[in-house]
Amino acid sequence: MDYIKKYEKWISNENIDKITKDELMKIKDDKEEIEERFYTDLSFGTAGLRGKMGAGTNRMNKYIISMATQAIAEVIKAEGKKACKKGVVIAYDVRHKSDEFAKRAALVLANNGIKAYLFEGIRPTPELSYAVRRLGTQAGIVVTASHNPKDYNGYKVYWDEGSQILSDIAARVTEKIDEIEDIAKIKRMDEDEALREGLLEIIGKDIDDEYIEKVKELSLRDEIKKDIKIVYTPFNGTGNIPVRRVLDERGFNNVFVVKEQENPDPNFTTIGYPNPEDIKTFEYAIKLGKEKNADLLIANDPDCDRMACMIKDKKGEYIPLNGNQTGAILINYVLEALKEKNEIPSNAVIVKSIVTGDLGKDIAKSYGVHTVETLTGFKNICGKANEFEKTGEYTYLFGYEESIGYVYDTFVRDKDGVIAAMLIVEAAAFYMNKEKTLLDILEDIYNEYGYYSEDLFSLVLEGIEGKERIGRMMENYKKHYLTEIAGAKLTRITDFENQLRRDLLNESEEEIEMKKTNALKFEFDNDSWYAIRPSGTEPKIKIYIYSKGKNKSEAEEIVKKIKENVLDKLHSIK
Ligand SMILES: O=P(O)(O)OC[C@H]1O[C@H](O)[C@H](O)[C@@H](O)[C@@H]1O
Repeated sequence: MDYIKKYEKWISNENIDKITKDELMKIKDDKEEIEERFYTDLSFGTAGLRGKMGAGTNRMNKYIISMATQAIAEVIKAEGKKACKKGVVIAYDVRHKSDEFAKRAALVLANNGIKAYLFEGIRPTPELSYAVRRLGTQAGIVVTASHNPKDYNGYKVYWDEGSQILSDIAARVTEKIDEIEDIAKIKRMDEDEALREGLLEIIGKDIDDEYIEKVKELSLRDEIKKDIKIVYTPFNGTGNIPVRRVLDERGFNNVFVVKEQENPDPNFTTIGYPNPEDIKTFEYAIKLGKEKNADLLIANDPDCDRMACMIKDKKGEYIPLNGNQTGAILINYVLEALKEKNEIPSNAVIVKSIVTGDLGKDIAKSYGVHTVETLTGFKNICGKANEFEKTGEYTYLFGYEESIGYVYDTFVRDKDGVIAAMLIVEAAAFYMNKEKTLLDILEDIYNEYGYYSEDLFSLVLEGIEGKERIGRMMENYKKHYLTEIAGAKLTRITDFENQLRRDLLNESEEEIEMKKTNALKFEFDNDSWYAIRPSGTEPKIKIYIYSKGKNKSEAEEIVKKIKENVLDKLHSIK
């Protein structure tokens, strides 16, 4: 069915409400807008469903929420009565309509005879992951668009092990979605009835308390001076209460919160794009940091699964750490502390993605810890935790990605901005006692393992036009690429979509074991590499460039050269 037909079907559907129809009528002469909203259906990407809010099949709205939830209910019902009884736990963030969507999902489940546990208010995404395991539910849902701009919302789905669903369950859900005839006809149970029937239970404090205790138990060193000055911003999101509580209960009392970004604000008025990967979002934190002479600035994204930080240098300026650097510092800190206590399991493993840098891996190796790589997405990283728990092959210690996601231990099976914030504060305080900042520690790491440089950037290309152009860029790169850069030769090309790795030195080709994904990686004979992939959460093509040099300038020079070339080429592909 083409997009105009789909549009007309919504307009003429008697089950679609007037407000939605009025919104659609306003665009009746705007073919482009109709196409954007109806040319495709939202599908499960890197982290569930995500899209702009509005009427349409390619938009997040109440009908799409009902549709996805009904499909999940069908999959759970197919698992049997026990699964229905185990139920589904639902959390939501501060975005427009998140609470309404979350309640809607709960009542759709209740109508299917599936018990829904609904958090009483906003909660961090990682707490939901914990709640799935703690309550022993069959599944979990978080209504959030994580770090996307304010006009987005999303729907993350978790399965019984507490991690986000992988392609197997996503395919079953999609199959059930396709069987739904009219998404506007999906029924919900009345809220009072659901409460009376025990099919809706509101949860909160007990889970909060237990989650906070578990986070605090991850502390590696408590006998340290805790007078470090911290500026914290939750980006008007869900981190405000748990992060402050953990720090406070751990005895870190010099925590100053950015006032303008403390309370929920679905418009993220003083931040704009609430992604702490973007240094611009630290503007208010830096200002407060200077006022208070803080040692460390920390930010979480609105659903508090990401964490980024900036460190005060000797001149009093704040220097950002990227995800690879923070990951390396945390791995170094965790392994050093565990080693001292003789607590590194003999088969310990850290897990990172194919586009995460190699520094963490080198550090792990020096402690005898193995590294496993997965495709992008914390569902894949924590999927390994589930797998290793069953096979016993490894003991999962730490998972991380360059996109500022980290988790230590396995009681949370997603990236956790609360755990990450606590650990980075603890590490900074510990090294401060030794008169070192985290910047000094990073320098020590570089001196020991070699200087790593990197540049991660993306080109935003929105809408259908953007999606098609990204497709052309990827196709072009499969055929035409740099074979030499700054004297270094291309040695390997990995095409993750065709699951092939080509070795250019001995002209051989091998199949790779990972699942298919649209990504390309190019490796050179001087330890530098770059990768390109379309984002699965935002309308972007993402480029990751890494190099290792004898010193900072050598490493940076290689990255600069690759970047120039890649940018030139991408801009030339129209
Ligand atoms: O690069 P993308 O597909 O946009 O994904 C970027 C990130 O999105 C979410 O935060 C996922 O949980 C991460 O695992 C992923 O790295």
